[in-house]
Amino acid sequence: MKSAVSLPNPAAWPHLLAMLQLAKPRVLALVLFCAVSGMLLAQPGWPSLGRMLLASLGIALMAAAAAMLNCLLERSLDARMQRTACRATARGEAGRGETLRLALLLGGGGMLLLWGWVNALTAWLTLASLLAYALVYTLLLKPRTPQNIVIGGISGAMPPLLGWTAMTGEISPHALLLLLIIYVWTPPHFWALALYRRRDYARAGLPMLPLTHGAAFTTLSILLYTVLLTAVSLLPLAIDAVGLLYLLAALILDARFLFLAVLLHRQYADALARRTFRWSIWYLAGLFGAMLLDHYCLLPVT
Ligand code: HEM
Ligand SMILES: CC(C)=CCC/C(C)=C/CC/C(C)=C/COP(=O)(O)OP(=O)(O)O
Repeated sequence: MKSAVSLPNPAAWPHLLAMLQLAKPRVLALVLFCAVSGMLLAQPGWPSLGRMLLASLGIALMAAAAAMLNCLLERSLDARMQRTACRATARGEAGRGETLRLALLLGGGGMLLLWGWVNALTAWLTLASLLAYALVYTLLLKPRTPQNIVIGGISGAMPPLLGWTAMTGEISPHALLLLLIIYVWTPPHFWALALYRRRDYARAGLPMLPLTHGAAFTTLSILLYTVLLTAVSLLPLAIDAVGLLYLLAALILDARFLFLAVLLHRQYADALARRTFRWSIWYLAGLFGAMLLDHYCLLPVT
C-alpha cells in the first residue's frame, strides 16, 4: 500500500542541501541569535514563547531569502572566487528561475508570518533589511565603493532591532544601541576577511578596501573601528542596561579584539587576519550572550 505522506526522493537530497547552503546558514545562525537576543532584552522576564518562535521564523526566512538573492545576483562573481565558487548558483546547479522562486517563497512566507502574527512594523523593517542587503548592498554598493560595507552594514545590523520591535511594536533607544554595536563591529569583521581573501576579490574585480587602499590603510581602519567598538560596547553600562557580568565579558572580549587589531596593524600576516575574522564572530556571540546572562541575573556595577 502506498503511504499517504511521501518523503522527497533521496536522489534529490544533495540538491536540496546545496539550495539550503545558499541561505548562508552559519551567518544566519548568528543573525538569528542577535534577533532572539533583541527579543529577550526587550522586556523584563520572559516573552511569549509562541510570539518568539513566529518572529524568529519570520526573520530567519527573510534573511535566508536575502542571502539567496545575493547568491543569485552574484553568481558570475562568485564563480571567480575560490571561497564562493562551490555555491550551487555559481556552479550552475541552481537555475535562476528555481533560486528566484525559492527566495520569493521563503521571503514571502516570512513577510506573511511577520505581518499576520507579529506586527506590521517588524514586517516592514525586515523587508527593508532584505532589500538593503539583496539590492542596495549587492547591486549598487559592493561593485562600486570600498565603503560598501560601512554603508551596507546597516542591513546586517538590523536583527536585534527586529527582535525588539517584534516583542514591543516600537523602536527604543536601547534597541538602537544594539544595532549600533553590530554596525560598528561590521567593518573589522569584514575587512579582516577581505585582507586574507584579497586575491579572490581581485579576481572578481571588486573594489574592497585592501585592494583600493592597501593593507596598511585597511589594518589601520580595522584598529580605529575596533577602538570605536570598544567604546560603543561599553555604552549599555552608561544607560544602566547591564551590570558587572557584562562589564567583565565586554572588557575581555574587547581586549582580545584590540590586541589582534594592534598586532595585525604592526605586522600583517594572512593567518593573523584570519584569526581576527574568527574572533570577530566569537566576539559578537559573546557580547550578546553576556548581555542575556546579565539580563536574567543582573549584578549592578557599584
Ligand atoms: C554588510 C555586512 C557583512 C559583510 C559584508 C559580511 C561578510 C562576510 C563574509 C564575506 C563572510 C564569509 C566568510 C567565509 O566564507 O569564510 C562572512 C562570514 C560570517 N559572517 Fe559576516 N558579514 C557581514 C555581516 C554579518 C553579520 C551582521 C553577521 C551576524 C550577525 C555575520 C556573521 C557571520 C558569520 C557567523 C560568518 C561565518 C560563516 C562561516 O563560518 O561560514 N556577518 N561574513
Ligand atoms: C532580512 C534580514 C534580517 C537580512 C539580514 C541581512 C544580513 C544578515 C546581512 C549580512 C550581510 C552579509 C552576510 C554579507 C555577506 O557579504 P557578501 O554578501 O558580500 O558575502 P559573499 O561574498 O559571501 O556573498
